[in-house]
Amino acid sequence: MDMRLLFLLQVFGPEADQKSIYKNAVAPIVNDVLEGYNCTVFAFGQTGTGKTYTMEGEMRQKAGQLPDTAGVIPRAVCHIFKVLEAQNADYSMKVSFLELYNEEISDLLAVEDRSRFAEDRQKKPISLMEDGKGGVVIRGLEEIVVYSPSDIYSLLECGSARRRTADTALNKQSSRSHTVFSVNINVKETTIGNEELMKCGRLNLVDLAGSENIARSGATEGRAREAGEINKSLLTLGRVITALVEHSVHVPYRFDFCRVMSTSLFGRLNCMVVMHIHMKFYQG
Ligand SMILES: Nc1ncnc2c1ncn2[C@@H]1O[C@H](COP(=O)(O)OP(=O)(O)OP(=O)(O)O)[C@@H](O)[C@H]1O
Repeated sequence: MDMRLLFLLQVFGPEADQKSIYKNAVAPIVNDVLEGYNCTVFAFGQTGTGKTYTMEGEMRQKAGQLPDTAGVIPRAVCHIFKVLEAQNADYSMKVSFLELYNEEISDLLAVEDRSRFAEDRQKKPISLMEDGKGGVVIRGLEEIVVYSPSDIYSLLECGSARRRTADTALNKQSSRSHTVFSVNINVKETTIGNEELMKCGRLNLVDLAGSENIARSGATEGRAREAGEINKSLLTLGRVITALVEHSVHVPYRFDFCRVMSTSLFGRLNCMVVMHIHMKFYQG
């Protein structure tokens, strides 16, 4: 794996708004994606600290402008289209959106079952297959071609609405699954010698479920088991990242969760940003 290891610690205080977090922590890696690199941004932290708010925030444009509360994903999408349009680039773009819940993967953008009532519809399950080269591929994940930021915002809103959430003691709308929203960008370029070159970049935006102190959250039975699974998967992900960074011989890909991460996030990864959201600073 060719991963650039650049350790850069940035700390944002309670006054930091969505714009400054995007500009300082994420915009530079979006520029790398536009140059053909594969980059991943994780939002990691305790339940209720603002991961989904930081990643998604508000998405709807008002008078062609993103609202101040727009998070990393809408800002990245807007940034990507702005740069490509300004360069008059010959490009194509595809997005996918997957959810990992209790070791089960589903596609948040594909609905196979066309039942009349939304609550009866099933998410399309997808599976992991060995690729014969020691890696795994995600089989059945839809990649949807998009032509404008609003195409992406609509898909994102639809997909987010289908994510598993629950009302817990620590967050009224707590995400109970991990999600990976990916944007694949192909840009065709012609070199001075008239050779055609394709720059293929990929941006993975990961909103992890929150770690949870079960005693504090008051979760019982199914909800407590679910919180236990979330904590276990986050612990394993931390170990996997440490093993990859330290080039360990053994990488503990124990769960499907980490195998998905390894294929879609770490495979050919060039840059990774982990946003660790520590504390609930905002009012309310
Ligand atoms: N910086 C902020 N300013 C204002 N409100 C915020 C901010 N961050 C989070 N919130 C609000 O706090 C609540 C919890 O945030 P959010 O759902 O993003 O947390 P989370 O870390 O994703 O939690 P979980 O892990 O349980 O899903 C939401 O109502 C969200 O709108």
